[in-house]
Amino acid sequence: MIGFIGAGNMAGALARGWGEPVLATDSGSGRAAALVEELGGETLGDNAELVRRADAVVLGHKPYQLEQVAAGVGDAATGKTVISILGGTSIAQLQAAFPQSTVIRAVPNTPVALRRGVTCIAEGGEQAVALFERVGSVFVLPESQMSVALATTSVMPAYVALVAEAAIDAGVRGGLPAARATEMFLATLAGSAELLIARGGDTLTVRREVTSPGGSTARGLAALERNGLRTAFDEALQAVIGG
Ligand SMILES: NC(=O)C1=CN([C@@H]2O[C@H](COP(=O)(O)OP(=O)(O)OC[C@H]3O[C@@H](n4cnc5c(N)ncnc54)[C@H](O)[C@@H]3O)[C@@H](O)[C@H]2O)C=CC1
Ligand SMILES: O=C(O)[C@@H]1CCC=N1
Repeated sequence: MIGFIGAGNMAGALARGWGEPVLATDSGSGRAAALVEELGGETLGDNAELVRRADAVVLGHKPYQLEQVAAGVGDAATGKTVISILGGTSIAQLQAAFPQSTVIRAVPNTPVALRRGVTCIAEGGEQAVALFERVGSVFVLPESQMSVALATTSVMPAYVALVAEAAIDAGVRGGLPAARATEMFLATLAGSAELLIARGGDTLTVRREVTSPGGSTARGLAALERNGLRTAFDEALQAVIGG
């Protein structure tokens, strides 16, 4: 069984995507018990026991808790595979915390819960590729690219939710009922993503196919550019990787 130290949002999404019984701990929140209730397995009161009993361990707590968690696990981690999903935490930091373990650095996103996630794995962690492929697409990257990976994939469900909110609110201001605007936008979002994929990621072609010279789309795109859409994404990336 996979053991989850921390059974919060991201660990829970992975566990639901994998869809198998788990071993899980939390810090008293009750979320480990809720996850076990849903998927089967066992809640444990002690991270060392969890590590001893798990086939592989996923670190699903917050990054700043690494040293405290590793100290609690101690020698139980000897010879174990420890998969970290901790944002901004290097392989060197993980290896220092778990010197007797095989450590793997992975950056997933929450759509893994639906098996439509993206997980980036730092080079050296290839043994975890098959596991994460069960819950979506996997990209193996040099470790130097992992922060940018997090800033473009892990955070993206939240960005897309914000973009959706903004577009739906604009539709409501234009006179659409909110529920109808939501349904229409989400269908458009899904279809547009499929179209971009079908066009092999050729964003310019997709834009040109929609944009009549001097027409409505050209006016809308110009307004988005004037209001700093590209700068907003660029600054968001800098904000994320800057910590
Ligand atoms: N939420 C997301 O979309 C993503 C999160 N991550 C990473 O996943 C990790 C968890 O983030 P979230 O799930 O969002 O946070 P969360 O707050 O939902 O979950 C963290 C969990 O860790 C547990 N915990 C704290 N101390 C513990 C301890 N000593 N022993 C066992 N469990 C303990 C807490 O009870 C909590 O349930 C973070 O390191 C974050 O950087 C990475 C990619 C995406
Ligand atoms: O917000 C966070 O810190 C985490 C890391 C990426 C997504 N959620």
